[in-house]
Amino acid sequence: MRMSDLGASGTTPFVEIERRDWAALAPSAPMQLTERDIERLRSLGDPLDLDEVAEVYVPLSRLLNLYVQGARGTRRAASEFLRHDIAPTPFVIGVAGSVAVGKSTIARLLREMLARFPDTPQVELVTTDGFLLPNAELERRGLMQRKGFPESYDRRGLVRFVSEVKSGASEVSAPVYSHLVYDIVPGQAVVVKRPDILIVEGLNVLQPAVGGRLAVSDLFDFTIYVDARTADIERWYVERFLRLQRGAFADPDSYFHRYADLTEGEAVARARSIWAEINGPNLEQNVLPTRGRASLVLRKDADHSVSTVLLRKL
Ligand SMILES: Nc1ncnc2c1ncn2[C@@H]1O[C@H](COP(=O)(O)OP(=O)(O)O)[C@@H](O)[C@H]1O
Ligand SMILES: CC(C)(COP(=O)(O)O)[C@@H](O)C(=O)NCCC(=O)O
Repeated sequence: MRMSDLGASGTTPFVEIERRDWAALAPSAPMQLTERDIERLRSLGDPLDLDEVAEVYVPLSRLLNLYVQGARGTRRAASEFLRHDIAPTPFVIGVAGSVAVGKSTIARLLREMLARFPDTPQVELVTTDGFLLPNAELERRGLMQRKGFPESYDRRGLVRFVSEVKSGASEVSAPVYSHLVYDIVPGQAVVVKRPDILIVEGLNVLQPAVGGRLAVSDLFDFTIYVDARTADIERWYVERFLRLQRGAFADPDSYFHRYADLTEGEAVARARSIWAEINGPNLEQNVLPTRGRASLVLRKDADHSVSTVLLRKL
């Protein structure tokens, strides 16, 4: 297999693995997912199929399982050294990347695949949008046009949540966000009960700490950055907006219901302007700069297929 360094040899912390070489890493793994599972897991407009799962995500889930086993081995060795049993805590995986890059499909798929390994049957998934400040608070702080920017989150709450999970707490809950109503759902929570693995998915999970405090990225055991060309991501965003406009926006409860009757041209213009004002600048200023902090980067082509995997050297 050919593995080349990124850039000038020796100057990057990643090894770059082309799709063909990556796909060959798990040729004989039994494929337990069916077409129907994939339909259930993929987000609106995501073309994920069985081939993509077999060639990209089967090897990825096997690699992640090795890292989980590695962490358990380290814990056992440290326990022997200390002559004191260190209690196991969930292995925490962060999944980062732009709005509309397809993080949620990947996170849901990994959850399903990792739970099929006999040593990690309990896998939970939490998305960081639950830690967005409620709209009323965003309005008070003048941040309604900054949704998804680091300052639009209850960052302390998110760090507290992951810290508690990583401390081995038996039950930790997180708030829930609704894309439909575009706000936090009062009174609703997801409860995480000491799983084998916790996946935390969100735009900003790789952000470094501010002012010497702890960041959620300090608590991850492994992180994945989902990467693609900005022009492709913007197109995916606009295409998804059009699909939503024909579907979810028709619901009177949808925050975007007022866009339900736009012509296609008007809807494209609206989506482009939301991209230009919010999601594009956030990608450029906050999300993309964190890519180099990931343990692994999945680089997607214009059709969402992964073309290259970058894995941090050990
Ligand atoms: N306005 C909306 N109404 C309903 N669902 C939405 C809306 N915007 C995004 N979604 C859904 O929310 C999920 C997360 O989207 P997003 O944060 O853009 O991340 P990604 O595309 O990387 O998964 C996706 O499944 C998407 O289809
Ligand atoms: C909810 C989001 C901030 C994503 O949050 P995440 O789960 O990545 O923390 C984003 O999908 C969003 O709604 N952005 C605001 C601009 C827009 O409507 O596209």
